[in-house]
Amino acid sequence: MTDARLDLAEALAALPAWRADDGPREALVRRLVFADFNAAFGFMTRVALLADKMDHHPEWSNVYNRVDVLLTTHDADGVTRRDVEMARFIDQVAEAMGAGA
Ligand SMILES: C[C@H](O)[C@H](O)[C@H]1CNC2=NC(N)=NC(=O)C2=N1
Repeated sequence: MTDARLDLAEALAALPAWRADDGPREALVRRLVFADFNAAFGFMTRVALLADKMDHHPEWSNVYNRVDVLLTTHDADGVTRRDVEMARFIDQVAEAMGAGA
């Protein structure tokens, strides 16, 4: 069953490092800046393992040391607890790897 869509403002209030995407979809976005490509790709590898386990995948792009992440749930047309869970994990990994914004 599809998770319920959460109120975006409420979800964002609990995730200070994230903001609402400017695009047409309700989505959480965060830019992360690492020391170098190696750290950025290491971060993506760790997140990819959880994404695979959760069957919930970030939309993201990487340029050298920068990773731009967008989280949304297609079936729910917005943000669900799965996006919030993923965002929290990303925050933990980013913190552990010394990422900036
Ligand atoms: C069929 C499969 O479970 C779905 O397409 C999943 C895969 N990964 C996903 N990832 C994200 N971020 N949102 C989704 O709605 C989504 N749906």
